[in-house]
Amino acid sequence: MEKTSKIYIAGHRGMVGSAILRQLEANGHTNIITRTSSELDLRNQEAVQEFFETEKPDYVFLAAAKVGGIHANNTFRAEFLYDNLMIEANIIHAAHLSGVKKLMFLGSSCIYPKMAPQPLKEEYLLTGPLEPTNEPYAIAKIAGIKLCESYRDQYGSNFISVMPTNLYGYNDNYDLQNSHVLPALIRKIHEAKDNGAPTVTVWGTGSPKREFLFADDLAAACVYLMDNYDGRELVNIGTGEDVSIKELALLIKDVIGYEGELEFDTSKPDGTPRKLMDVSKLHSLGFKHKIELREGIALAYADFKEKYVTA
Ligand SMILES: NC(=O)C1=CN([C@@H]2O[C@H](COP(=O)(O)OP(=O)(O)OC[C@H]3O[C@@H](n4cnc5c(N)ncnc54)[C@H](OP(=O)(O)O)[C@@H]3O)[C@@H](O)[C@H]2O)C=CC1
Ligand SMILES: C[C@H]1O[C@H](OP(=O)(O)OP(=O)(O)OC[C@H]2O[C@@H](n3cnc4c(=O)[nH]c(N)nc43)[C@H](O)[C@@H]2O)[C@@H](O)[C@@H](O)C1=O
Repeated sequence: MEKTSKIYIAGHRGMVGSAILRQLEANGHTNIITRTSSELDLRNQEAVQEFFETEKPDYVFLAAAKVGGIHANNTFRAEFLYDNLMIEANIIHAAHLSGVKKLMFLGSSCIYPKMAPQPLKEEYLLTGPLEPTNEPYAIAKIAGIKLCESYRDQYGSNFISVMPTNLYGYNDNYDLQNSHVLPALIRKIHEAKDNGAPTVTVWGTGSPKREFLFADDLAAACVYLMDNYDGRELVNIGTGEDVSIKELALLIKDVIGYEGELEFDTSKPDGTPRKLMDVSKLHSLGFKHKIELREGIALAYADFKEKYVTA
């Protein structure tokens, strides 16, 4: 990407989109276009095509989506399938029609089969049944991958797909019902410490394992791959290490300095037992993450306090 290339970030206000915006601006890019969902509802095909015909971006980061944790995915199943199918189909088709030079689609590690061997290699896609709690979202993401592959096959489009692991960082979602585990535990443990509550409830058994990548590391990987990868195959983006939910909760408890106890609500689903990604392809392409989990939790906690905690 040239410094003056016209770059569209779909979802620029989100945790990932805002990190990609920060990364591009830090790299000296000056021609970045953005739209909020109220300015441009990406589920509206006509509006999306009009936007692309008018703006004609050279590069597109497709980071807009209906996103949430295990409870949100399992509750709003139709929205997670419909919104994400419409957003990706509209953007990918409009990018083709308007002659976009290159597009990056963001999938997710939940596209891989529930019981696939670990660590998950890119070629394990579609080799087994998915995790039921987020199957609609995963199907939409797999469709996005297949759209990029098919437009490349039929039209020669340079559309690439990357598969981020579980993410956290600045501008995360701290809604206790719809967020992912890491921000939810930061908020719950902070509030328990603040209120002097003796216990904090953790959903599930605490035994599932998850891999967590700081969103600014993901953004750096996305910008790097937009400049250095033109392949048809998926690229997993992660740290290559995972922790159990219980270990995560104890780590957050330690960072925040909460003395109370953790209790596990096994009426809540565990979801996928493990989804550690094989990141050897990412490393062979020349990228490795920088921010380790404890440091990242401290950064995310500082952001949470700055944004959500009144002095
Ligand atoms: N968070 C995570 O743990 C992971 C996320 N990902 C993927 O990364 C990408 C970004 O996720 P994340 O940043 O966490 O998500 P956020 O929820 O933080 O941001 C999503 C963005 O999508 C935009 N958006 C949603 N629906 C519409 C719509 N109908 N029209 C226009 N814009 C819309 C929102 O725009 P606005 O703010 O203007 O409403 C928002 O900025 C997604 O593709 C997600 O699937 C992958 C793996 C893990
Ligand atoms: C990125 C990925 O994220 C989603 O998958 P997930 O990783 O299962 O989502 P999660 O972060 O919400 O949960 C991880 C684990 O953590 C446990 N857990 C404990 N306590 C809380 C808690 O308080 N909140 C939440 N949300 N989970 C909790 C929870 O029970 C589960 O065992 C996909 O839907 C999909 O969006 C996707 O691709």
